[in-house]
Amino acid sequence: MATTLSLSFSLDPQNRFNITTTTTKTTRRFTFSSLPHRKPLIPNPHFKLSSSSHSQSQTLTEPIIQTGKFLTNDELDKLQFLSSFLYSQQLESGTVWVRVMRDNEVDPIVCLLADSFSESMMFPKGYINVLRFLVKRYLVDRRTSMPHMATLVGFYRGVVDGEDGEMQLAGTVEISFDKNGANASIPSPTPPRDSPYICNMAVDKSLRRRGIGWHLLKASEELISQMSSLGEVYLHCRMIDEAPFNMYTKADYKIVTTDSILVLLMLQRRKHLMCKKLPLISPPSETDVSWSDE
Ligand SMILES: CC(=O)SCCNC(=O)CCNC(=O)[C@H](O)C(C)(C)COP(=O)(O)OP(=O)(O)OC[C@H]1O[C@@H](n2cnc3c(N)ncnc32)[C@H](O)[C@@H]1OP(=O)(O)O
Repeated sequence: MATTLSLSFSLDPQNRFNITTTTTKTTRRFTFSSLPHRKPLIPNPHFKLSSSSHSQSQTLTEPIIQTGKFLTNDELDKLQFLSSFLYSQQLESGTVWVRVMRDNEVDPIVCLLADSFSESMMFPKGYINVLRFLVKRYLVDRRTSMPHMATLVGFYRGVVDGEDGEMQLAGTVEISFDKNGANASIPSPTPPRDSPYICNMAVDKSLRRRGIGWHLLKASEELISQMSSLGEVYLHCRMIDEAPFNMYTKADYKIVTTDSILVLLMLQRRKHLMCKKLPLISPPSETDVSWSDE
């Protein structure tokens, strides 16, 4: 018997483009995202900051991040959740906000990361533009793996003489939530490929030692607890890097294993693989979300 195929197209209220294929034997629905682009550079300063951390929905219907790839319904829901994630914390010297990087923030994050890499690798200053070029290619490429990974951005607003200062882009960190978001070339000692992993954390040099790195880490852990059911997170820390090592130890990360001394022969620094057990939190439903945007 001949098989007939019919196609129907629709746009749902969440701006998803649905194609339904019906044959005499099966009906299949494919959903593709056609996401509008919105781009506020910084968190809305009118957000309620009453709780220490929370996820907020900016618009409950549209993800504001584009991956340039076709996504399943589950991936679209996760992307929507990532779009609305916002962590905030009052510090002694100001306020820190953490959320997922938007397209228009790639360039400032590239500069921040390239400066941090050149500092830790002791790169000659003359190569900074090459480093920025490579970091930009990396960041743009990694974004296509969302929602299996996310690059977070930290913003900081200090208080000077009782007055609020300027909101500044202060730091960044990358998280992969599962093996689909895992980096192709993870350094040794290798963590389990399916486990959440934190890397590329950096805070602007002029803003260090105010608690921003700590809250980038707390925001990452909070997001991982909501995006992954494995209840653990891994990261690498070079043995010579005292500041991050102290931070991860203070945050209860434990050394799982350490690079063999032989990596020195490959002109690499020895690294610890560290792990922390995390509590599991289910993502809040839209009705749990409260926010104020005047
Ligand atoms: C998984 C990875 O990404 S590893 C790579 C980490 N990144 C880097 O090393 C890049 C260069 N360094 C940085 O950008 C910053 O120093 C970071 C991200 C490590 C820390 O950011 P900061 O905002 O300065 O850290 P923050 O002020 O929140 O300090 C948190 C804790 O870290 C530790 N710490 C931070 N800086 C230092 C330091 N200079 N010396 C010793 N301990 C330090 C302390 O335990 C501190 O807690 P405390 O203030 O109660 O003593």
